[in-house]
Amino acid sequence: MEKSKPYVILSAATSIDGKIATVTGDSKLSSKLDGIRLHKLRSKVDAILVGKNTVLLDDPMLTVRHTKGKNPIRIVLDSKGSISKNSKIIQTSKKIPTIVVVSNKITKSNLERLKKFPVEIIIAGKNSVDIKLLLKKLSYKKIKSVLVEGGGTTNWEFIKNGLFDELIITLSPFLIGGKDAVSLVEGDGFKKITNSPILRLKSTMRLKNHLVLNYVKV
Ligand SMILES: NC(=O)c1ccc[n+]([C@@H]2O[C@H](COP(=O)([O-])OP(=O)(O)OC[C@H]3O[C@@H](n4cnc5c(N)ncnc54)[C@H](O)[C@@H]3O)[C@@H](O)[C@H]2O)c1
Ligand SMILES: Nc1nc(=O)c(N)c(NC[C@H](O)[C@H](O)[C@H](O)COP(=O)(O)O)[nH]1
Repeated sequence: MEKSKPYVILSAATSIDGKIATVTGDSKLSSKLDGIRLHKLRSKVDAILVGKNTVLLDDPMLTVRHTKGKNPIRIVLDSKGSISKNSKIIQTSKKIPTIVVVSNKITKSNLERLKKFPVEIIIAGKNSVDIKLLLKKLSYKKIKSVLVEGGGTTNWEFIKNGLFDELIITLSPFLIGGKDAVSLVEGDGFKKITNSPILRLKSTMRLKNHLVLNYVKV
């Protein structure tokens, strides 16, 4: 029987104070060594997923470059279908399979615009993307593992309903501060610590001054 959801790994690099970017959106926290580790992980998963703001601010490629291996399918959460034609993801989507996930809120004109790009469009959810439904749809497509690479809003959407299996955090030797700087987990947050998913520390790895923490959800 097909599983109802792929194995989901949340991945991020944080400062010691739990930020994933500065208030201006500067997010380069990983070291070269950590980048190689991340790309090895990317090469082992079926898909890699980010939210629209991360595409807007980082303009990522989401490919495997610092090691040998296959590129995962790229998935962008983009309720209104507003991803820029000039983003690296769209510019390379002819060669690297890419899925843009929109909600029913998308306008007809935005949907028509998206259809012109060489991407697959998945519609899931009323206003914003319904993550549970999306994971079900990805399972039907035989996607068995998804690496979620943020940002904070996307992380919250997976965490609030317990829709993840593993969390890999690179604790980077920086202190960023700023109440408006993006944290590892954004959204409304839990009201009580007892509402938080319970995590078991599976392993730690020191990469010079960076510390990679690998947790599994109990
Ligand atoms: N250090 C790191 O590991 C790391 C990783 C990723 C991103 N970042 C940083 O995080 C910042 C962006 O984070 P963010 O929280 O603003 O945005 P995000 O990247 O999580 O994107 C959120 C947006 O995605 C779209 N979306 C649609 N459906 C959604 C759903 N169900 N759940 C969540 N999003 C949905 C919405 O437009 C939403 O506003 C950037 O500055 C980026 O550099 C850092
Ligand atoms: N592990 C990790 N360390 C970081 O320092 C950082 N900024 C990210 N951020 C994840 C986010 O998805 C980024 O946009 C991509 O890491 C950029 O991906 P590319 O190199 O362009 O493929 N992730």
